[in-house]
Amino acid sequence: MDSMPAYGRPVPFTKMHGLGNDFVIIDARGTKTSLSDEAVRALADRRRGIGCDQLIVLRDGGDADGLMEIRNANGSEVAACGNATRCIGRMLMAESGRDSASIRTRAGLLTARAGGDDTVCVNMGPARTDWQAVPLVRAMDTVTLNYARGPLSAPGAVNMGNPHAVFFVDDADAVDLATLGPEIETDPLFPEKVNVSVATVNGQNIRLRVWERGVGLTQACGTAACAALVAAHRKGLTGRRGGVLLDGGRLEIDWLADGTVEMTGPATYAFTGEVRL
Ligand SMILES: N[C@@H](CCC[C@H](N)C(=O)O)C(=O)O
Repeated sequence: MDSMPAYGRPVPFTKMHGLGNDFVIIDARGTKTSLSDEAVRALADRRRGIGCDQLIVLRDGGDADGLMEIRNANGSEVAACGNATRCIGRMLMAESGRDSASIRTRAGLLTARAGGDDTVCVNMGPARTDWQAVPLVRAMDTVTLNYARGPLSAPGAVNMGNPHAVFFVDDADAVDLATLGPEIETDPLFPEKVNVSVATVNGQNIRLRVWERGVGLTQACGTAACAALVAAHRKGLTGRRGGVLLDGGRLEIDWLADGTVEMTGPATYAFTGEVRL
C-alpha cells in the first residue's frame, strides 16, 4: 500500500482547481526534483495524502514561461490537462504581472490569456481526428466509431493532446459511468487507453460527465470539454462554439477555423502547504 513519505526534504506545494478538477502543484524550477509513480500515488491519495486528480510538476520552460509535467493520480505521465493549464497559466501570469503566459507540455506549446477575475482562456492546440492520432488500433471513422459497450455506442473520437471517446446519449446523468468508464478506458481498441465521456446536447450547450483515464470520475475535464464540442460539431449536433456543463461548472469552448480549440473557464487557488520528498 502506498503511503506518504515520512522523511525527505520539505517541498512547498500549491493546491489549485479548475471547476473542482484539482491539482497539487509542485514548483520544481531550478531543481532536479523527480517523483516516482509511487510518490505521486501517495500524494494524490485522498485518505492518506493531500488528495488530487493530477499532480503537476512545474519546470523551467526554456523558450516558454514554464513547462508542465502532468501526472495522473495513478502516477502515469500524460501530455495534456486543460484545467491544470488554466491554473498554471494563472500562476505564471500572477508571477510576471503580464496578461498572457506560454506553457510547454508534452503535447506542445500552449498560450494562456487572462480573462478577468479568476478566468483564464487557453488555446489547447489542434484537435486531431485521424484514427492514428487518437490513437485507435485499427482504421475507423472517428466521427462515429464502430464500437459499443453496454448501452453506449458510436462515440466520436478526438485527440486533444490526449485520447477521448465521447458518447452522445439522451440523458448523460442517467449513465452508469462508474461501471462503464473503466471498461471502456481499458478496451483494446484504444492502445493508450482513453478518457471516456457521456454527453447530452441541448442547443449550443453540452451536458458532459467524464471518466478520466488514470483517475476515475472527476468534477470536470478541460480536454474532454474540448473533445466533446469537436465531436458534437463533427456529428452535426452543434456549431463550432458552445458551453460545456460539467459537474463542477461551465467551460466555454471554441473550435477555431485554424483547427485549434480555445477553452475559457475559472482557475482557482485553494491552499498551500509543504510535503516531504
Ligand atoms: N483533467 C484533465 C485531463 C488529465 C489527463 C487525463 N486524465 C488523461 O489521462 O489523458 C483536463 O482537464 O483536461
